[in-house]
Amino acid sequence: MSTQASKLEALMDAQQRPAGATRVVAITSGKGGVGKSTLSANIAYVLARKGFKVGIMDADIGLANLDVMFNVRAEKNILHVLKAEATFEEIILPLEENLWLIPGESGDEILKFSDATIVSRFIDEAQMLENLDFLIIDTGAGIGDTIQMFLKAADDVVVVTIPDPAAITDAYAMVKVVSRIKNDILMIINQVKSAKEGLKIFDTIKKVALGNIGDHLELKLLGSVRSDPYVARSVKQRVLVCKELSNIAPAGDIEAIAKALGDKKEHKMLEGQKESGIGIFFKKLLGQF
Ligand SMILES: Nc1ncnc2c1ncn2[C@@H]1O[C@H](COP(=O)(O)OP(=O)(O)OP(=O)(O)O)[C@@H](O)[C@H]1O
Repeated sequence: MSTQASKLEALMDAQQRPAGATRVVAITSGKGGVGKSTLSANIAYVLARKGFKVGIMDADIGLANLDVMFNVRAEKNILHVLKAEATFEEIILPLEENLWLIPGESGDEILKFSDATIVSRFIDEAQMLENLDFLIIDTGAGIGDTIQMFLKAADDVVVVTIPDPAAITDAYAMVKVVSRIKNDILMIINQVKSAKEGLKIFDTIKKVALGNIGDHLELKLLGSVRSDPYVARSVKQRVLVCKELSNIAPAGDIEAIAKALGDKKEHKMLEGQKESGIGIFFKKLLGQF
């Protein structure tokens, strides 16, 4: 059996879980270039290393695509599955133990497919993904309609920003838009000098948000990630910071963020709360729910 096939079996043969066990986490930002893809890839890697089954999907076809970041070549993507030109089994790329890349497309292209028959066949196809514990989605930046569809369909929305004033303004605008569709929003402040700086920036955003948006909003800091030139170098060299440079400060910060996400999922399970799961996620995304 080929390695690709055996690694996919590891996903499909996972104890048949009830539908709805997958937590879908959308990682987004108001402004581009703040580290969304870097954080998505590393958080997914750490969760997988902790033993969760993790899928990572790119809905942001920018410069640093996830396939480039993971140094794999995606021949076909989710659009081919929507067009019935490929199956999920054919497009999914095993990356590491417990970690699979689901090559995406620009969100606009994906959302063109809302026909009920197509969606229903696609959801059947997506069945094998129900065995994932997490689906991490790297969305595009900005408050466009397509990105909002992804955020609405996800269980968790994480807004990433950096200390730059323009990025903070855009992150706030993003939080305001997301607050119309979600009461809970998580934030990561990336490229900070210290955790203290991250907390200060978050407090400023939170104060303005609570004053202008209202108390229904639960805005929480998922964590801050310190800046380190090795992170940018690692992206160029196509290595994951949390795998190859685990002793640098940002790697530790990302570990803490992944742990918080893992703990959150386990708490929800203990409380008996179901995630929405892959089927419902795609139905919501494609306008069928
Ligand atoms: N903590 C950090 N310290 C230093 N550099 C970082 C850090 N996080 C990200 N970077 C660098 O910032 C740049 C932008 O990161 P990335 O491509 O992940 O951003 P993005 O938000 O996904 O961008 P886009 O909107 O273009 O998709 C990259 O060169 C990356 O290596």
